[in-house]
Amino acid sequence: MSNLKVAVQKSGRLSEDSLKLFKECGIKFNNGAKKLKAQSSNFPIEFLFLRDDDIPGYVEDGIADIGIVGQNVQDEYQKEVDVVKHLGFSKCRLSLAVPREVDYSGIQYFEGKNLATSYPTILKNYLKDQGVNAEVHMISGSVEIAPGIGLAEGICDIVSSGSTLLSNGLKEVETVMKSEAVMVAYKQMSDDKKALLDQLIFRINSVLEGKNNKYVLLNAPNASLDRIIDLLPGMRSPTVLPLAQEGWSSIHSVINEDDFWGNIEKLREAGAEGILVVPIEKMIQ
Ligand SMILES: Nc1ncnc2c1ncn2[C@@H]1O[C@H](COP(=O)(O)OP(=O)(O)OP(=O)(O)O)[C@@H](O)[C@H]1O
Ligand SMILES: O=P(O)(O)OC[C@H]1O[C@H](OP(=O)(O)OP(=O)(O)O)[C@H](O)[C@@H]1O
Ligand SMILES: [Mg+2]
Repeated sequence: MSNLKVAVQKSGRLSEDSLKLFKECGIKFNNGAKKLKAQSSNFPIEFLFLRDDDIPGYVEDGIADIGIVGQNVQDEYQKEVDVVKHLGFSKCRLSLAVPREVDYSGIQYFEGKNLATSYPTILKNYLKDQGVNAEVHMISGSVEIAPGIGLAEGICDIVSSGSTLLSNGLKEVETVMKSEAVMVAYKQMSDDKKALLDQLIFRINSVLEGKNNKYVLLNAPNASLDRIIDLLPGMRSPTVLPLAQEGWSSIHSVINEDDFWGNIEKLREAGAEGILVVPIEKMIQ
């Protein structure tokens, strides 16, 4: 029987959320300390715990059937794999930064300058598109130290909160790309494995859809029902149940979280009260 081999980062920024996603999909496994392989007990999946930089290559060669990496790592190594799902976690950007005191006037500032990065391919392509000639030096970590030790005049590295740049006396000046975790897949997967991947993606979609939506319960006078139903159309239509108090109903529906905040004032104006918003664990349309 087929067993889907999944490459996930051993330890780092992607590890926890990658494993959490499989657990939320109902896939059980025991990743004891220092174990570099783990078999699920209830789904034909085997986990391989690897350095994230190696994952696209393993998936290109079919050593792993699928893997989870940052879009930035996939774009840097440009391996022949299919990006099958954007996963919505490990959101960050790859940015150019310079010492805080630099009077930055625009991308031409970098003409003829030295830049340090762990993402030389992405950076060189970006500079070429911008028509800038600069010297790109590859360093594999602690990139933010480079300007302070005279190694480079600017850097291109991952930024999320910006606190690492701030602590190292740097400021972000250009966004080169936005990134999030993606699932990549081997291009020549067997039909059996493709069927397993489809099952897995179905589960992932139901988990991600659940996270993006909320279950809303509220009370409203019957005279407001039509307006409130318009504001909360739900999956097919909302559930409307009579309250014990004459002339009032309870309305249950599902709404995208952003739409909920956008509509909250309108719901209250329409007479809604006692509004409860409840998380959804899985959602299948
Ligand atoms: N501060 C951050 N916030 C959000 N996502 C991040 C952050 N830093 C990195 N990432 C994302 O997580 C991925 C892994 O980052 P991490 O720092 O764990 O990599 P690493 O040090 O290269 O790990 P490894 O030891 O596996 O090679 C990055 O490629 C990026 O997509
Ligand atoms: O904008 P911030 O929120 O400060 O995040 C950015 C930092 O996060 C990552 O490093 P990480 O902390 O994962 O350590 P690493 O250098 O060991 O990969 C990245 O390489 C940046 O240095
Ligand atoms: Mg790495």
